[in-house]
Amino acid sequence: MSYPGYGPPSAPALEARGLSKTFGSIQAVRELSFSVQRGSVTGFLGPNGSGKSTTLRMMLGLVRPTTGDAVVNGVPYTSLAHPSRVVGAVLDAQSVHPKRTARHHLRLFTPVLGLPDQRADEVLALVGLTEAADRPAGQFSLGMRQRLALATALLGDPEILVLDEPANGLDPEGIAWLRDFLRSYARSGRTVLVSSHIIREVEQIVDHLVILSYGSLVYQGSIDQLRQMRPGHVLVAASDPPALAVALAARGVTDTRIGPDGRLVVTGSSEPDISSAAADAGVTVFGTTAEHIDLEQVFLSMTTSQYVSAPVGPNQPQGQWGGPPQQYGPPQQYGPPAQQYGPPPQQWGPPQQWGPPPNQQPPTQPGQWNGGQG
Ligand SMILES: Nc1ncnc2c1ncn2[C@@H]1O[C@H](COP(=O)(O)OP(=O)(O)OP(=O)(O)O)[C@@H](O)[C@H]1O
Repeated sequence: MSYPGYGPPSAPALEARGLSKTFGSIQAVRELSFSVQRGSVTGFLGPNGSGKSTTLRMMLGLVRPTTGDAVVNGVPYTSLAHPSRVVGAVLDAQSVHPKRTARHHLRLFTPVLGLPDQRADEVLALVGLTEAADRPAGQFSLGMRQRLALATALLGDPEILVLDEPANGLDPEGIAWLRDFLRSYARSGRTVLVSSHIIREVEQIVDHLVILSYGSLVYQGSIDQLRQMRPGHVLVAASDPPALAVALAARGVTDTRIGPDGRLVVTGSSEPDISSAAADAGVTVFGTTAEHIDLEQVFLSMTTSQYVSAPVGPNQPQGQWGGPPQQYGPPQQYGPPAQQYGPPPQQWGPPQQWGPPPNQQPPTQPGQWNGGQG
């Protein structure tokens, strides 16, 4: 596939290079470097307030970085000859006039993008909203508004999709639809960056992850690498668990312990290998249960939530029970930024501006775990 005018084809689809953003005393994003490989569906994850939206806005030229820069296909966004054909973005699925029909809403954009009006109907069909084309968006459910926002991003048939919390408000059927849609989009060689604060929401959708905590990168790499970093266990009901542990150790599997129910908990081995070791040692295996790693737990252990509520209880002065009293509760930067109020006219569809890229920093290596700093 060639990308005439879009920079070298070997370049990542999207790249953040030492991005930082400070709002007054709030450091929303800190020295953030990561890349999104072409053809991937990459999850951009972090708790509320960890800096995801700010980063996406910086990548799309809607917020000027304090330091660092971001590139699309190796070049600044402003250098793209046809930006709407390169990047389609949904940064706020709610920014639709409630009285406008879905078709009318989309037809506001088609002339701006130099597209025929019928493109509006094509993208409505792509997201399954044909039946709702003439209904006012104000009557739409949250999930339907998400689909309409996605339709808007698809207008220019872009090679890169950037979606901020697209699964928000979707029911399980909607999430399954989104998963199939985005995965087939990526199979055609295109690229998807999708943010979420809930790893379970995107676990089945993404193949790569970039995880933020307090504006800093804590992980980037494949979802499989992340699973392997915290392998699951196999619980083994055996006639002689200690003997089985010795047999496994002889095969190099040393991470074993007897669980509270007497079963042997084995980490780093497969059920067939355990059965084979047991057979060689003359130990009878009554049953095995594989316990797969819960990515939600891994995600929570890597990240620190910025918005935590104080414990609630009748007539309890703060600090006498529950969590730690002083530092508990929202940090100083809590509260919606002023910029989020009022109409967000240009937050989705093709970005309109791009800040200058002053600094460059090498990207963090794939699969890197930054130890939860930040
Ligand atoms: N325009 C702004 N002015 C001041 N502070 C801002 C502004 N935009 C974002 N912030 C602050 O920057 C921090 C990161 O916010 P951001 O919206 O990027 O996080 P997020 O990870 O997208 O959160 P969420 O999942 O809740 O959408 C927050 O503390 C937020 O209050």
